[in-house]
Amino acid sequence: MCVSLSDKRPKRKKQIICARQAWEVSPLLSITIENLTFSYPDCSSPALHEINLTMEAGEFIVITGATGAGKSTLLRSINGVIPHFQPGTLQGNVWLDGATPSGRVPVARVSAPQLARFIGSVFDDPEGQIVSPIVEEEIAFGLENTGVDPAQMDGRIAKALADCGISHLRHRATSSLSGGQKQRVAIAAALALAPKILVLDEPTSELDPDGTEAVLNVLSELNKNHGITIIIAEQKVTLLAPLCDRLVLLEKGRIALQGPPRQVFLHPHIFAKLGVELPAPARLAHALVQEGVLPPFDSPDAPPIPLTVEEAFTLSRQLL
Ligand SMILES: Nc1ncnc2c1ncn2[C@@H]1O[C@H](COP(=O)(O)OP(=O)(O)OP(=O)(O)O)[C@@H](O)[C@H]1O
Repeated sequence: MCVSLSDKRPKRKKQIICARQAWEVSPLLSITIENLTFSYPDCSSPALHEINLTMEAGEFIVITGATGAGKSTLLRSINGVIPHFQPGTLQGNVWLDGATPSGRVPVARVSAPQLARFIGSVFDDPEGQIVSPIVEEEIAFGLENTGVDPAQMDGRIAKALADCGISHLRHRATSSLSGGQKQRVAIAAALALAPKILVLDEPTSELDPDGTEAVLNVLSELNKNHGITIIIAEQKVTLLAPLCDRLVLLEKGRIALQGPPRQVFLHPHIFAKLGVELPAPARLAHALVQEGVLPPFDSPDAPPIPLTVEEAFTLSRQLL
């Protein structure tokens, strides 16, 4: 049973905030992860170990690391899958700062439907997350489940589809869509709930280059023009590096390195040690330093590390 925070009954050990409760969530909703350790049942070592991380409102953050590093587990701790649906041993807290008028609340104390209203989730498999035969029904599904006023639904569906650049797909059968279109429908479905934060687990892993580009463009737009915080788990960061504010590199459930991409890419040996691919433009720049063509990156006259092929090209031309 759900218990509201204002409930006057004797205090329970854990109070869960209901979807019915009227909340004014701050547009500046941020996340503070404090000493988070999580172990799946019957696992000898934790999947996440003493994670401390702050994610500011409006940031675009990429969580990366080798397979099994804990990327998905970290996202599940943010969107409430842990602890609401995934059993295990959880220590520490994921705080939502600005989630209530009185301040912060831990994810574990917010009900899953309430969380879905301000943290949207998109997964890697566009097939697996779409449940409705028609696109607009898919978008309406989440609105109905979270008790959105039916009078608002039409407008919310239209806006979410427009924001994802897929208004023309509104009446299409979901089974007839390409992978990239399905993934944008999944993003629109999350977006219709007007989330402050979008959490995406390898959202382009099943997509071809065109679908990948379309999805990344949508995410960049949502972040820049609508101020939505984007948190993506992704093993390959080449395409995301130019879009994101911060990369968080995980190693066996711990944070190995974090910072703006140009700073993180100053440490190629850490990428090599963890088996995470350094993007080609950054690899080229390090090769040029090794060959003595460029000054070392810690010298005052060193150029910034290129993030894109275009930046690498410009840097190479300057050397000719
Ligand atoms: N449901 C589960 N039950 C038990 N162990 C799990 C479960 N899910 C993940 N793990 C384990 O937790 C650790 C972290 O897994 P997680 O899926 O978070 O890593 P990841 O970085 O997302 O990996 P990938 O890139 O392969 O998706 C791994 O050792 C994994 O085997």
